Amino acid sequence: MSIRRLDIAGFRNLTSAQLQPASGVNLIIGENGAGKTSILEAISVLSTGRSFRASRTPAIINFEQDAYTLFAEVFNALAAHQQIVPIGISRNRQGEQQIRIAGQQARTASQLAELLPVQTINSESFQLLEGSPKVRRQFVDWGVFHVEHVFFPVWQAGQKALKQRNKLLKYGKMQGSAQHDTWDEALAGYAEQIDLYRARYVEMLIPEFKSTLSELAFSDEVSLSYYRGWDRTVSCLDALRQNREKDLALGFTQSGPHRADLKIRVNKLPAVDVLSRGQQKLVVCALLLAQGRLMQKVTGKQSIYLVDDLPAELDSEHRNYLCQVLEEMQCQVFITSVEADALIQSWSASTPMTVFHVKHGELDHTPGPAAIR
Ligand SMILES: Nc1ncnc2c1ncn2[C@@H]1O[C@H](COP(=O)(O)OP(=O)(O)OP(=O)(O)O)[C@@H](O)[C@H]1O
Repeated sequence: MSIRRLDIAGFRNLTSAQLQPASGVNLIIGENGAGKTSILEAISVLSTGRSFRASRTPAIINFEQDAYTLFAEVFNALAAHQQIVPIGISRNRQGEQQIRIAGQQARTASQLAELLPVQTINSESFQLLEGSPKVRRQFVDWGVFHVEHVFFPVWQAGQKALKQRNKLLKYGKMQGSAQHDTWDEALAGYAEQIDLYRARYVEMLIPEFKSTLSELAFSDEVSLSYYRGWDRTVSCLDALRQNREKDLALGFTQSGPHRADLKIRVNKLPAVDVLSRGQQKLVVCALLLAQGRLMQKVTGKQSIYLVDDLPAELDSEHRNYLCQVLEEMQCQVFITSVEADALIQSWSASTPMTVFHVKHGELDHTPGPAAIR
């Protein structure tokens, strides 16, 4: 998958910007506050329907405008027909949203995600190590979503069952053990399936992660282990039954796939407590790159990588290793930086590259965007 054309309107300080990105590396260069991250953010919104840095739409819509509109032509090398798929998303200040894929109205952002898998490496990515289990569950689920097509409907049904069970618990509406049994069985049925997909995925991810980490010249042993969200010696149904009184007292479900986690450890300790900031960045990069590699192996689909401020926390040697891994994956990459020179040297001459200069929300078209190689 790669973006052949990107139009951004009314998004942050980008009132109107058009890009024709290279299939390989796209460097987005500009001073602080120029609009570099906003370009990455726009691509991320096109992929997920959500921003990676704002929870509220008004923050994203240009202050002077009523709506933002994002449009892209996505090249899908795997499609037998219609290899270029136009996609678009717009949202106004009233919160009304429109998503279009290949000329048709789409109902959910998950349809965008399937077509445009995007991984973001930025300061938020550290949350994979220092954030709550929810962040790591989302990370695992992103991977499972892209390699197991049947996962998403099961996950959605599991979420719905959990929500309803919690609602009954919270408002004291669980009427007797027969109703409790019904909800336990419903949730446990989905839970076992979700667990199976996640466990199988993490098993495939571990070797990919280890080899990526060593390619990034990271020598310490980092272990990944999957915790499914309830005691591994019992079924989910038994765990729900065992916790029934506690759940009733607390008003929410304590065990289940919504408590799953991916434990990331060094010397049996949480990696975040042991590693330096630069080492943490390498581990986070290895996780995100490993996911892209695994998806490529299993489905043939390539992820697009958004890297905000690549030089941050990485010395030049490790930066070069990261670029080498991305180069070998032959995927499309968008990288922001305040200056271009050091970054250009990190890629081999054969990699297709375009440099975009951004200034006050405007893309410099003199001479760029130009393929400099
Ligand atoms: N809704 C909005 N409308 C207009 N401008 C906005 C809006 N939201 C943010 N901005 C401005 O857009 C600019 C672009 O921010 P962005 O984060 O993309 O810059 P950047 O080039 O990545 O900077 P840095 O190098 O400092 O990270 C900032 O000056 C910010 O104040």
